[in-house]
Amino acid sequence: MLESRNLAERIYVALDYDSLDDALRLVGQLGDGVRSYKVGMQLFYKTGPLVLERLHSEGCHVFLDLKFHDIPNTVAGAASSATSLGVSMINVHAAGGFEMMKKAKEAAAETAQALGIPAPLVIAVTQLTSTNQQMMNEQIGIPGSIEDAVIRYAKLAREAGLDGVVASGRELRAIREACGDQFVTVVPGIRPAWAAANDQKRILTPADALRAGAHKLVIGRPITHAADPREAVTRILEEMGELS
Ligand SMILES: O=C(O)c1cc(=O)[nH]c(=O)n1[C@@H]1O[C@H](COP(=O)(O)O)[C@@H](O)[C@H]1O
Repeated sequence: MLESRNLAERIYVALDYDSLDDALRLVGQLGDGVRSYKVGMQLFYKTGPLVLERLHSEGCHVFLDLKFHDIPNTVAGAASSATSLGVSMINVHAAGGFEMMKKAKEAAAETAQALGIPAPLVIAVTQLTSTNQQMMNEQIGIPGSIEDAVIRYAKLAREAGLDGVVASGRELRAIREACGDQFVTVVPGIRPAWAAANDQKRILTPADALRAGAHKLVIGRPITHAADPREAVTRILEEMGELS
């Protein structure tokens, strides 16, 4: 059976705040229970690297979620700059294509080597968990099933040398079949039965996502908007533990 500590290591709590104080207050509240955090655009564009320095000084791992999507040269530069901040994981949009992803991975590896620091995992966002089948087909104009689109993105990311993908829990089995067990899956759109879906469309409970083979879960509002965030983490870990 997985120990609770190991289960906690599989959660990235999304710090979607616009102030450093609010973010650090939550980190303080969660204490040793959670040591991995996701910093996204809202917080990073407000605080810059300061939030990363503060999280690293507390011994936390950081997934810097800036979802790069631009021409290969620009994304390579962004990946290099992000790597120099010492984060554990960065992401790009798979829709940016093979060359963009390959250059991002190479730039991260080269910069890490030059600085003598561990290279971050570089992963690709497939189809956002806030989209459903109809939105993808009719608004965005991608034909076919979401699963097929996600698998196409995942295979392209793997061919480009990336370490894994961000996807909803619903596509995990197909991703594993297409890309193997070692290809990292990072899964947002996590909603315990007691939490609101908000703007997420392709959701799974924490336990179901683990059962489907998720390596890491990204969880924001079910924890950050809970009346008692620490209790929310405990409930989620209990739910995750029940499947082992
Ligand atoms: O790349 C991501 O992290 C991401 C990809 C995706 O497809 N869906 C998604 O929700 N995310 C992020 O995961 C987090 C989910 O937050 P909650 O919906 O509050 O749990 C947010 O910070 C999103 O930016």
